[in-house]
Amino acid sequence: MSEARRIVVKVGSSSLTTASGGLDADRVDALVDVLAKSRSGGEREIVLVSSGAIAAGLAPLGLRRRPRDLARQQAAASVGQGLLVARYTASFARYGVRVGQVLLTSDDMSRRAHHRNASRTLDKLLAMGALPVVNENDTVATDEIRFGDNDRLAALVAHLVRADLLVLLSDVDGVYDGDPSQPGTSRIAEVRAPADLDHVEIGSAGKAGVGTGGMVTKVEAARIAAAAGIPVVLTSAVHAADALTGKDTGTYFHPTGKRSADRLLWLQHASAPQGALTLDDGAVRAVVERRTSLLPAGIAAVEGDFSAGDPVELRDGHGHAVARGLVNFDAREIPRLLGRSTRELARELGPAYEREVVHRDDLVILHG
Ligand SMILES: Nc1ncnc2c1ncn2[C@@H]1O[C@H](COP(=O)(O)OP(=O)(O)O)[C@@H](O)[C@H]1O
Ligand SMILES: N[C@@H](CCC(=O)OP(=O)(O)O)C(=O)O
Repeated sequence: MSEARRIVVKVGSSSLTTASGGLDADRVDALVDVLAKSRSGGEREIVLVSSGAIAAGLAPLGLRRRPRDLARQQAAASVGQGLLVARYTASFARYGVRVGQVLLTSDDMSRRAHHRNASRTLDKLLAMGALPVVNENDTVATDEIRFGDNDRLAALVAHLVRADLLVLLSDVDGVYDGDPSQPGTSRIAEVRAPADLDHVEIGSAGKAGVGTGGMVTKVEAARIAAAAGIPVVLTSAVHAADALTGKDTGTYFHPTGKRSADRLLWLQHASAPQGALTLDDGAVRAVVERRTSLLPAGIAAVEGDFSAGDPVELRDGHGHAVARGLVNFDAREIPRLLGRSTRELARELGPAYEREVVHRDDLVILHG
């Protein structure tokens, strides 16, 4: 993959921190050395998705370890993000490279306007020769919709910027066929299909204790990117140069799907539905086979306490999920719409009700 022109590199907290959990300037510099040299010829663009904000904010806030509650995690991220970006700014400046901070939430990955703005900003930063440093906007991400781990965020950023390669850097040099700290386990060199890992024990966060995602979210991120046609190399940060020059390192995930511009990849692979709508048989056929929008007349039941704009699951009469979509109404509004035509609703409740419950452009059909 040394010919990859646009690469997204994700680095986890465990590769940027000291044993006591704070930001390790030397490790940050070592990574920057590799990235700066990799793009020095000018024919390669790199987007860096970097964790480490929470880790960098621990010591300044007198926290001895990663807090469990969201509010203190967000406080640590708020303090740490500034330190993290300042470190990257100073480190890349050694090579005359400008960095741009880009903070994203899962909303930015699925709402049309947010998706378009994020894509445009990242493309413009790259066109102007800057190196975008992306992280989740922990301060505004709420528990339910938060990615929580930058692995899946990195996969969706790779899709957003139409990357040729996603490199996931951690403190382990690939996916092992068991816990890598145990003797007798070995590195899996390549994955051609998700089933290749069915027999593998994929654990959560490692010994560093500062990470969030663990191997589980890395493999999930690799699957998301591969399904979008983007190859993935998962290796340790010390092998970053090998990954960027196409040398054999880590675990290589072959693309499993075609490259797609589908904004809603997120909805299919990384959304947490906030409720469910049960469709009658006619609506299932219309939405799944004819790809129409979901109208109130086709809804038989509603579940959950969601708000307009949230992701919801669309189910058939047997409770099987057939699609996911961004709903246009709050849950509490829907019962009085059930089974009624939009024209009748508009007449009775006003023009605001003459619209789809889920628009076809905000729908992904779930296969299998
Ligand atoms: N099958 C596996 N192969 C490799 N690593 C694994 C596996 N199962 C669990 N892990 C653990 O996942 C850890 C990496 O995840 P994490 O701690 O979140 O790091 P990061 O901060 O880079 O995201 C490794 O240190 C390892 O201990
Ligand atoms: N936004 C958080 C992300 C935490 C995170 O994903 O950690 P990791 O599992 O080490 O990639 C931060 O910067 O700390």
